Amino acid sequence: MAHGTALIYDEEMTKYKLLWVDPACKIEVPERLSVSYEALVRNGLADRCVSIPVREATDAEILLVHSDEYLEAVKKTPYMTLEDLKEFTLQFGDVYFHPNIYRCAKLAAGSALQLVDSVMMERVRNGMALVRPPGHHSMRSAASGFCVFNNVAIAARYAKQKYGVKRVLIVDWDIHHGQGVQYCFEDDPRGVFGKGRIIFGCLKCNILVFVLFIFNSVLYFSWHRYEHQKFWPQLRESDYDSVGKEKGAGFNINLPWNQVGMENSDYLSVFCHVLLPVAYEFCPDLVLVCAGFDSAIGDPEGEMCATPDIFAHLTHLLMNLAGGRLCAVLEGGYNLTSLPQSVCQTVQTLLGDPLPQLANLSGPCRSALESLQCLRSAQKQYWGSLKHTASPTAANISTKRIRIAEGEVEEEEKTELGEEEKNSEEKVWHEPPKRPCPPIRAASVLPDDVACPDGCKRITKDIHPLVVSRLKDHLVQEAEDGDALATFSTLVSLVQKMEKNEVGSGLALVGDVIKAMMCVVQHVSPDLNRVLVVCVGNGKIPSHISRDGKVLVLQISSDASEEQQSKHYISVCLQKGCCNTSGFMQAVLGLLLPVGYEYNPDLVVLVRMPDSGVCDVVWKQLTGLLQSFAKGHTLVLMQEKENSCVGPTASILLGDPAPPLETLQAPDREDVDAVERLRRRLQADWKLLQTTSEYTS
Ligand SMILES: NCCCNCCCCCC(O)(O)C(F)(F)F
Ligand SMILES: [Zn+2]
Repeated sequence: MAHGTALIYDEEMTKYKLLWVDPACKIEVPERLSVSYEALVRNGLADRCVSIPVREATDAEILLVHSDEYLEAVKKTPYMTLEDLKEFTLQFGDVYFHPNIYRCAKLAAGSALQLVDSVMMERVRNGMALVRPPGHHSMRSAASGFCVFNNVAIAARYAKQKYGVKRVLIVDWDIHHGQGVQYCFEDDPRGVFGKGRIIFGCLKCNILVFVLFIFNSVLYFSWHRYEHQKFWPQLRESDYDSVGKEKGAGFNINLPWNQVGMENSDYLSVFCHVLLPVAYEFCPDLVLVCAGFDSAIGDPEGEMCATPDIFAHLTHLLMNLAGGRLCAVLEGGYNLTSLPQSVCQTVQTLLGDPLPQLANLSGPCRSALESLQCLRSAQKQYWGSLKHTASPTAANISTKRIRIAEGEVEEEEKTELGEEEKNSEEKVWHEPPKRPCPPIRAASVLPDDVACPDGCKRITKDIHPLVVSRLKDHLVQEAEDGDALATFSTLVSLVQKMEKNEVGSGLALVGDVIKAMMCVVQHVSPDLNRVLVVCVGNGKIPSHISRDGKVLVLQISSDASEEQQSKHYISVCLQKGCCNTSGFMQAVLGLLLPVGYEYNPDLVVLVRMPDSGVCDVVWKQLTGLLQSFAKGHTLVLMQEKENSCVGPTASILLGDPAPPLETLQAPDREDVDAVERLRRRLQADWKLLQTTSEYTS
């Protein structure tokens, strides 16, 4: 199991800048890189990383993506006069050259390759490359948007060629569309090793089996400011209906933001309702992130309102894929305050530190919902997890780009703010919270004959008089059973340690998981405002538990609970129960994550019901994803005889990545319908469950 986070940076990449007047390029300054690195040093994060040296990408590596003539032309720029450089620059858009930019562009691409090597050779688990110039706009034979070589596209091709990586997921959270990446892979997979769509027609039983074989492929996901094609680079092919070409169809996913001011809720909605379901189905072997931070609040280019701590969560959600193999490569980011904060949030998550709580998430805004719905319906034919998406009716989808093009609507004068007006609207946001690591990362309460996993701290059972007296009047029948009392009072004291952040998370083997859960829930201290209880498997949870909203119960099982559902008592019934991986993951990603984020609990209690049937990898994925909430304070309760689950659960609580699920088959129709029905019903209560705009007022 690889450990450690690589950090790749070299001050050489700060040694080029704009040498003439060009308003379009003046934001791309060397300080972007130096303030980011200095923040990592100042916050003690650089020292915790494995420092990997930069290197120059070779010609052969650059030629994985770029043409020979382009490379030869760029090679001449170090010897150009200022006039020649200006002249050379004119053939491209919104980019500038400098005598030292070729060297820096080779270092930037080489840094991405060093990162891929470190992760694929398992010298580290994941890592980040702080580079300049960025890459995602540069094309086969053209520089564009401050980019010279396409660092991440080269890294993807390199990983496939050198390590035989089959499936690479590229997530581009920069606020601009990485058209260079899209062009590079849009007809990927190439040639015979395509995403073979093999249709078996069995005439006799007239059953068409539509089997999607995903061999070798690169899946590119990008969200980007678009404003109905009004925002740079103003490309028609940046819209949601660019899904990839021929065999590459379904492997290009564009989420256009048609308004500015998008917030954390909008970003999380897109992750939960599009990116993560597709990414789990795709089952990548490696995740590359075009980590641009101009999508953060305060950035003059993005003009969005998502706060730097959102990147802690976006990173964590992606770390549960590909066995944690994640390479983040810096792209954009122009606000010299939110950029370093966002970089620190990202690196701190890569290092495994507890996540910050995201406060007052509401639902996605109407514009985001329209984009979300358009994208889901454009992609549903390619992805089982999206198959049952409602098709947008013209009524609730203003594909304004088309209507503008058809002259249907007068495009309102775009209130283009001049540079000075933009800056006059200074955005302010809270400094991201400290994310201290608790002295005990994971604690366990186990029967004496069960070994405590390495790294875990055993809490010896003892009777806490104060706690017992409070317990007694609740659990009368246990009063005589000393061992149960000891267990329960130890659990309550364990939760108290979590509240004080002395302990991160805990796991316990108990005689009766439901009683133990009830006891914990009833005895958490009053300043624990909200407890999320996730129950996996069949079993009766007393519904009075979720009384005043202080407790939210979400149960995933195979028996339709006769209990009436309520806002705080949600039971998901899967036909095949919890052993059906794709149905289970559909419920986790499309229901549990959005509701969990909106509820924002201070404690998570994960209950593995007896004979839940849930398989190990799914259990580990769920345990890993639940670390998103409550600063990682998760208490896992399992039945005494489930000793074999102790080790795997502990490894996740200690920060090990969950192993990748196999390529998910399309979820069963009934399960998707069940989740969809429940989502539709609950979205009135939980706004983050919305995926279509007809429900917004
Ligand atoms: N108001 C100035 C107009 C600027 N138009 C060009 C924007 C380029 C964005 C580059 C980037 O941020 O996407 C990268 F990640 F590549 F650096
Ligand atoms: Zn950008």
